[in-house]
Amino acid sequence: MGTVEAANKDANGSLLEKNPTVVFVLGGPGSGKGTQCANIVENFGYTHLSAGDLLRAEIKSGSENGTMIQNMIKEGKIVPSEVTIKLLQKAMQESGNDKFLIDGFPRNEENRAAFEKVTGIEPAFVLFFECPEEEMERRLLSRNQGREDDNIETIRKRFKVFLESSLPVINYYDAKGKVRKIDAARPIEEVFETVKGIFGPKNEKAD
Ligand SMILES: Nc1ncnc2c1ncn2[C@@H]1O[C@H](COP(=O)(O)OP(=O)(O)O)[C@@H](O)[C@H]1O
Ligand SMILES: Nc1ccn([C@@H]2O[C@H](COP(=O)(O)OP(=O)(O)O)[C@@H](O)[C@H]2O)c(=O)n1
Repeated sequence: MGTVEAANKDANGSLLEKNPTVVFVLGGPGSGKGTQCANIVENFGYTHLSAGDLLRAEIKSGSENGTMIQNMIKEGKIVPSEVTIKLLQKAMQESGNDKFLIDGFPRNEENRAAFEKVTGIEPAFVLFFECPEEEMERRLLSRNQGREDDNIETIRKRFKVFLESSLPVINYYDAKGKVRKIDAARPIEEVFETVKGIFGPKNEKAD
């Protein structure tokens, strides 16, 4: 085994031995990633890991990175991969599952390349929720979760970061034939019907 591979194996321990299935869930802010992930978890037995939720929990935990993360989120900027990947790896280990929806990650090329290098994991496929900005803006302004970044000024910055940094990641996976694009501007139930078609009846949890 080469050195990089050996280091990855050490870092991931039993995780890599499980050869986990990872689906990246991407789309602009407010496109409905979290909403649809909750539905997928119920029906298909995945563990949902939201990079944004993990970062917000890290702020709340009083970690030494908390202030830096909080400032980046307020500005709609992308937190350094090192921080986010550590949180994702820990959550994957702790879940005990081997099927993951990784929501809101990778958000830029740095996120993507670092995750692949550190974990050695390639996504099975990438769900891309496509939604016009006007609709995403409406949804974010009425999300009512008390998020510091759901104000019009930060929302505009997040849209810019999405176009400039996150879309190239989606294009990267599209070139590999891994993107499953979904029209996310429709009602929640209709979007989920399309999502179900992608995960397929063979993957559905037996009751
Ligand atoms: N298809 C939809 N139609 C209308 N509102 C939606 C739809 N999907 C999600 N929402 C609402 O829009 C807001 C943003 O959705 P969320 O799942 O939090 O998006 P994301 O995780 O992509 O930021 C939430 O208030 C959610 O209830
Ligand atoms: N991979 C990630 C994901 C989120 N984030 C930060 O967390 C914020 C909120 O992300 P999120 O996925 O919870 O929410 P949405 O912007 O998709 O609605 C982003 O605007 C970034 O500041 C990050 O830095 N790196």
